[in-house]
Amino acid sequence: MMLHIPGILTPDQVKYFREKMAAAEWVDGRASVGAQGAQVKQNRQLAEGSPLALELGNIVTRALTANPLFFSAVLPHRILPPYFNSYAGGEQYGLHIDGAVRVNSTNMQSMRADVSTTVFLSDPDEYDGGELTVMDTYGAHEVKLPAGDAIVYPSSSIHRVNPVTKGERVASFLWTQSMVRDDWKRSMLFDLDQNIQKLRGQIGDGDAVVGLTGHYHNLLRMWADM
Ligand SMILES: O=C(O)CCC(=O)C(=O)O
Ligand SMILES: [Fe+2]
Repeated sequence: MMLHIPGILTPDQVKYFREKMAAAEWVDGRASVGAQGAQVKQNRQLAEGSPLALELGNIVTRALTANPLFFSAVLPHRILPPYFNSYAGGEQYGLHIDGAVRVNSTNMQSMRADVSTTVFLSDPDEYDGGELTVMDTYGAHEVKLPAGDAIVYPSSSIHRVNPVTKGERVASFLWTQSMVRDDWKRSMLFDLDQNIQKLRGQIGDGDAVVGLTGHYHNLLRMWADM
């Protein structure tokens, strides 16, 4: 499932990020990728574990975990400290798949990457190209969102970032291990949860809504692993 989550960061937070990032040192983006990805990746990143990446990353993680849509769609168990990237002057990241297992450099804990997230930090009118293009059985989906908005998509999908031919595209990106590893089960739980919320708004907490809430939790009990 792909989901657009608006307003993860406020305009003031985006402004703060952009100021800090404009003054930061950048490293070759190939530092954080395997052999296949390195052949197609051309961008720059804040160094993994640098004080600025950790400071801004904490803000992103807190904003995501406090967001009810992110929680419902991703069911996060472990979140890797967010990364920050920049593409300009024709830079791109060709077709690739995100690695299945990542190590959290702050505590050396391994985790499975189930869900990939990009939080856009540039507005679409600041650059040409740079669409995040995610492939699934329904075709190719091009994503280019306002600054502060996020897209989540299964880490099992092949994807790319198109060349940025004008301006600069900066973003934060991260991986989450979900309590529910299977994308289809996660999207069924999301669908059920969202419809229960809608029903609660329409008819309140009657017997049927309590029963459906019980059903949601019993499915989660059956499928969650931690
Ligand atoms: O910049 C993005 O939106 C995604 C980057 C990406 O796919 C990656 O670093 O693996
Ligand atoms: Fe990727």
